[in-house]
Amino acid sequence: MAIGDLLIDVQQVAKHYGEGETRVDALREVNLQVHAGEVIALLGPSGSGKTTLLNIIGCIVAPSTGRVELDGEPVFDGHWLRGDLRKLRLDKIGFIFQAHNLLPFLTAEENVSVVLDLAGQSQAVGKARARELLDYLEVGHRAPVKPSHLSGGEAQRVAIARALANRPRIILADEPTAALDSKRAQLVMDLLRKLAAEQEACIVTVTHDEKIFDRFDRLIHLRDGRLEDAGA
Ligand SMILES: Nc1ncnc2c1ncn2[C@@H]1O[C@H](COP(=O)(O)OP(=O)(O)OP(=O)(O)O)[C@@H](O)[C@H]1O
Repeated sequence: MAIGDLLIDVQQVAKHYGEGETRVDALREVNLQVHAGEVIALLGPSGSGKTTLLNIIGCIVAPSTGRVELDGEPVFDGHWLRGDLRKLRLDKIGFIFQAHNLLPFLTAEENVSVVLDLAGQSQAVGKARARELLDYLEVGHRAPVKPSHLSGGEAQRVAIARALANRPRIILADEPTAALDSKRAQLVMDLLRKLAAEQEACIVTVTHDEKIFDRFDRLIHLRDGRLEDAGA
């Protein structure tokens, strides 16, 4: 695969929680580069630092030390370099969590268009984009339905549509297939791979789901806050 733009550049990032006797070193001098088109998995035992690393890339958790660049823009260097982190996340990052993260009182379409409302787009633009994405993900016919009436696979596609609404090039997913059977899990992963290729995005997924390991370009193992292997 041709290497695309460098979208995630994590340099010498460490993170500890607490101090003194209660100090936990969640990440120790982690370096990670992810390019456009790549779909990678973060693996490792419970407590190894996967969620912390995902949340640092997602600008939700501040590193203790190190540098982070996203899509060519330095965003953290000892401190956040942008005042408005919410806007930074809206501009650059799409988050896919497990399907139950959809807002229950909104329809499938509204769950997607709400992201564009937050970004200041008109309702008409939000609605059109939501329709386009739901159609692309083959759940357009479910647009008027509330999440409680969607199947697990449909709800996950809506969650993916929502993550993509703002055309982010960095897509972060936390256990995106945990609630799906093997066939659905592989379909979701194939869809994510297609999206990464077509939209020149990268996808970083925390997963324990062995049935999808063959769908990743790289499996990155964390142990005690260190990357064990960043190879293919
Ligand atoms: N907000 C916090 N305050 C204190 N300690 C934390 C906090 N968040 C995480 N930790 C600790 O940091 C370490 C790494 O946690 P993290 O959630 O990143 O691991 P993980 O690999 O995602 O685990 P899991 O697979 O169980 O979700 C753990 O020891 C955890 O207890």
